[in-house]
Amino acid sequence: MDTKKPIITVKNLVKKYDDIIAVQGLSFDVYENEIFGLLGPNGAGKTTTLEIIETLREKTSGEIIVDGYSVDKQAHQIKQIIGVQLQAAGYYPNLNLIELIELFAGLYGANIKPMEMLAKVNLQDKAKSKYKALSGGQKQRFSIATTLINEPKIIFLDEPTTGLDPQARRNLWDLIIQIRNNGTTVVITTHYMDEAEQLCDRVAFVERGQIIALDTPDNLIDKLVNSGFERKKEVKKANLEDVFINLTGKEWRE
Ligand SMILES: Nc1ncnc2c1ncn2[C@@H]1O[C@H](COP(=O)(O)OP(=O)(O)OP(=O)(O)O)[C@@H](O)[C@H]1O
Repeated sequence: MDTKKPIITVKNLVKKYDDIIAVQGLSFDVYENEIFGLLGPNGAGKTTTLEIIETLREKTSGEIIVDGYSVDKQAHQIKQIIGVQLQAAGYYPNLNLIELIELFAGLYGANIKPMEMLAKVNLQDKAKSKYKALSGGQKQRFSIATTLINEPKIIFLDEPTTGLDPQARRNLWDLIIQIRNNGTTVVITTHYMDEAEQLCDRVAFVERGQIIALDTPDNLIDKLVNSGFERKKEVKKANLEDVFINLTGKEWRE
């Protein structure tokens, strides 16, 4: 990361659902061209925060600026520069992958070559397949391809690797890193700490709608270690996931 220019600024974000306060005064910046992770337990307010930044959900109060645009007054401009994963229900069952990409490109008015989009996520071979015929990893890669159709400055990925096997997860990490290296800012939520450690330039821990820590994974780990923390058991040189990958290989499987 060369630059530390904020591309998203969230100030004192509050979201109330009737009597539940889901987000209680969150403030953070996401820097241009980083992979920023929102981590935290179920119900902490991560998805709510993402959806408000994506202009898909109303906030109760607070201020959000995305690439210079305010969510209050310039939601339309924000929608044009972001990429959001659709729920699977949005993929019309009778269309194949090429047709789905063409459909989304038409909706965005984007002039892209569908095969090139599929190649970006290594799904050229599945161009004529229907979405429901894809494996879990392929579905996630397709869904990430759809976020890239409008050549967005920022993409938002909500738990993109949940339910995937170790190879598929690692392949998806490579893809996400490649997207960041091509100049796109990535905001991601995950429950996997190994994933956050490998993938994210910085992470924010959200707990009960508040940020309780925000830094690079290395700094957060160093801070814990410097406070005297020690793991109970000696760290093994490999873990069971390493065994899995070593036995079954790293190549694209599905
Ligand atoms: N549409 C809604 N109506 C009412 N309450 C909601 C709604 N959406 C979320 N909530 C509540 O807001 C809180 C935060 O939910 P949110 O989905 O943002 O958390 P999360 O951190 O994304 O959780 P997870 O890790 O499980 O996805 C939870 O208490 C949830 O029950």
